[in-house]
Amino acid sequence: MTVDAVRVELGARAYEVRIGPGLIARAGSEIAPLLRRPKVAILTDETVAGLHLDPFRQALAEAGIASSALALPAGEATKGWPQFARAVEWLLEEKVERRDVVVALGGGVIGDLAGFAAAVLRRGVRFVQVPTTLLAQVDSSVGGKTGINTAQGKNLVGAFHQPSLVLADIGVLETLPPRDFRAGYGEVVKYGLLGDVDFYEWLEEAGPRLATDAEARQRAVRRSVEMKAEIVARDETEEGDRALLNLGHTFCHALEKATGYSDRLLHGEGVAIGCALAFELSQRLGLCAQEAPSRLRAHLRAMGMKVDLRDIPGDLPSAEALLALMAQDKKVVDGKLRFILARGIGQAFVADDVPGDVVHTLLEDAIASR
Ligand SMILES: NC(=O)c1ccc[n+]([C@@H]2O[C@H](COP(=O)([O-])OP(=O)(O)OC[C@H]3O[C@@H](n4cnc5c(N)ncnc54)[C@H](O)[C@@H]3O)[C@@H](O)[C@H]2O)c1
Ligand SMILES: O=C(O)C(=O)C[C@@H](O)[C@H](O)[C@H](O)COP(=O)(O)O
Ligand SMILES: [Zn+2]
Repeated sequence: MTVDAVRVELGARAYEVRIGPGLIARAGSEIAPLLRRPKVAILTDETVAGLHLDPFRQALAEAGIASSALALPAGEATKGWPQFARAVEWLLEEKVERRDVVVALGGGVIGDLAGFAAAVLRRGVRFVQVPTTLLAQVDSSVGGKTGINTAQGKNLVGAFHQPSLVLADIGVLETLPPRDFRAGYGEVVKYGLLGDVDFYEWLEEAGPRLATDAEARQRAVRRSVEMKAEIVARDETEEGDRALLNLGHTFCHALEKATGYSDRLLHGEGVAIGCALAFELSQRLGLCAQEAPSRLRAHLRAMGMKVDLRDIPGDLPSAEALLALMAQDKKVVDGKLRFILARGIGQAFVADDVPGDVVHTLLEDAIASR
């Protein structure tokens, strides 16, 4: 299998996303052209460090690149102020200079946190994403949204800071636990749902074998990245169409906050539930036929995904409380919620004028069915 390259066309800040097997083993030669001196600082998490840090550092050493590494605790709870401060302090102690490169080796938590650290360190240093989860390969490593969660909500503090290079080694996904693989699939299916019905139909057939079939997995990563790169290139800072990538996320982020950014609900699981709710909302508003949400739910179930609020263990707040959490969403304009809705599979659009009572009833019904 060969390595695919997708370019994110952002003028002077354009970069490549390289996707394929064996990229960790050749990380040294991939990263070396970016370096002014042969030294990098790596941010990773403890689980990834145990599995992939030594081979990664070895590959850098073979190209004459020295490295130091900080491994943070694994999991979403890391993506907050305390570990962010720790990472920034460590980079300063390591004397990372303005012209150096920080490497994010890990899933979306590490990529978002390390990218934000790179954005603010000495007012901005370059960084390279080496995504090790399906979710990070198809979504979080591309597009430059970086940041952390706060007590008020998800991703509320951050910066747009594009990586200089993304190395998505599809081989590292072999060690990913099945639950994290399925969570990543939530973002993969999002791409088909938001804008490519052919991709969605291919996923209905190929989805179940992505974990075991490397060729199909590479195709899924490549198509997702192509779609994200195209959207980001035309709307880097989400003035318009980039919001399509937020399909399912208004619901998802409120549910993640309500479950305390814990193992009760992973981000990608929340995306799948959020997409199902967004299609249900679209149907209730008369925008799409019942066939669309029914077909989506059947596919998510066939993939072993969480689909309904009843799939989230433990208590959930009321519909009113969830709506209040949604008010922190970054898409809110003049205090009004905006949603990504759909006229059918592959036909999403940004809606500004969604009646609050319909959303409220939808949430009440979803909670009542638990
Ligand atoms: N910036 C963006 O555009 C964007 C897009 C989507 C999601 N996100 C963010 O990404 C985060 C979720 O990312 P995630 O799902 O990758 O979670 P994660 O980073 O927590 O990784 C999931 C788990 O997998 C482990 N892991 C990582 N790689 C592994 C491997 N190869 N083998 C074995 N275990 C491995 C991690 O240690 C962790 O326990 C959320 O915070 C979400 O908000 C950001
Ligand atoms: O890249 C984007 O734009 C996205 O919306 C991708 C999402 O999958 C991702 O979860 C993102 O972090 C959400 O962005 P936010 O602005 O709603 O925090
Ligand atoms: Zn997401």
